Amino acid sequence: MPGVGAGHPYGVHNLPYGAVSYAGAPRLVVRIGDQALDLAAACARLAPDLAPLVSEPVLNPLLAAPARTWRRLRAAVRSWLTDDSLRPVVEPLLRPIGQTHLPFAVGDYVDFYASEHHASAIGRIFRPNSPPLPENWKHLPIGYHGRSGTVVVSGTPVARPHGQRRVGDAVEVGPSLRLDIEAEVGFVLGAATRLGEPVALADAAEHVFGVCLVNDWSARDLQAWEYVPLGPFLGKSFATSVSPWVVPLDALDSARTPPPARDVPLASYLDDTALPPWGLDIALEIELNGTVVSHPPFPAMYWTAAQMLAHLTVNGASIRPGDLFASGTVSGPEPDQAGSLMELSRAGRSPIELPGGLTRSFLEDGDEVVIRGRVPAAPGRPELALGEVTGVVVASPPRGPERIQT
Ligand SMILES: O=C(O)/C=C/C(=O)CC(=O)CC(=O)O
Ligand SMILES: [Ca+2]
Ligand SMILES: [Mg+2]
Repeated sequence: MPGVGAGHPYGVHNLPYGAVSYAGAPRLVVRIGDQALDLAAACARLAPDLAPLVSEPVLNPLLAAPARTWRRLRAAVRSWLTDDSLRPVVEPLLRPIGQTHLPFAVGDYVDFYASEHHASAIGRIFRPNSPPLPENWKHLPIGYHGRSGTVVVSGTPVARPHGQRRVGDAVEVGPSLRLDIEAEVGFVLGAATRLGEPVALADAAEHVFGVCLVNDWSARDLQAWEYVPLGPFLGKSFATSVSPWVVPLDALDSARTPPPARDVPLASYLDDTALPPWGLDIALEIELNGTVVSHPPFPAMYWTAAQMLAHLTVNGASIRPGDLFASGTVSGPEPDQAGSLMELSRAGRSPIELPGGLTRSFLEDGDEVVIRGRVPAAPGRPELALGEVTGVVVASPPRGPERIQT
């Protein structure tokens, strides 16, 4: 395509899916460079049998199809964009990228906890008198079911949540005073399974359609008080932001990399030693009010997406097209590689320094967070962009605070 060279991070090696609108209703598109190809219009002309899968403004009908259909559509789009003889047909279907929308109706949403660095750092903060990692951590990828209805697309303002927190010997109700972020990678699922049918590790690629970026906004004061013993609840369910582009899993083939060495023998349903690697060479970046404050490395994640999916379904739980699971906070071993402000500010003990003498431990109203992701260029591999997930914190309507003495 004109202006989109082979090295462009949104070149034909990428081709992420999204939903965009101009004046009217959203439409499903594939991004090429800084333009969007209208999928329904392109399929109507060039692959009519695929048109019903892309005629809605969400990916769910396509996600319901088997993975071989996803691959067929991707190969077709790629050929349309590279075959010079099709230019007169394809070029009129390209438009600038308009307003982006959530490109899939989210089914069930699960958040994992797959970074050893994050889990041990936050374990030390929340449970200073216990070992940093729980004893089950290296035997299974820990996760919890989140609230799919509050998954929002990048750019949606995030209202500061209200809730209960423990303050000394009292319980207070009011706006969160410790609003945080979690930089994560999300996996969008398709090709439904039936109840009682686990997804084997080796079949994970038949169900993982693609990848997006996730910001799991987290109210640490609410979380610390409520999470015992059932895990995160209202401290995380008020909003979860996702990037607008779903990058097909196949686009990440060249980003595959072995995960870290495993420290304990794994149950056979999680043992990936004989399988192609599922680690992904994705580099994240967290920007707070215009300053980059962290570089979380996804290859450092202990558990892979395939292991998370195998675990998610080992009990026979079925998956539906549009289900989403997130990796958990991506944190590396270095202080400037943490995926949350809680870690970066050491729970408020060493605030993050921003230009102009400003500091932040947790988010204030008006703060903007941008999480970016990319597969860096490597020999024989052009850079691949995953885009960004952004959000601005807005004040919640005045209420409280209320104090209850215990
Ligand atoms: O250690 C805990 O009690 C909870 C940690 C989290 O914040 C849970 C979470 O969202 C998982 C993650 O993002 O890694
Ligand atoms: Ca999380
Ligand atoms: Mg959340």
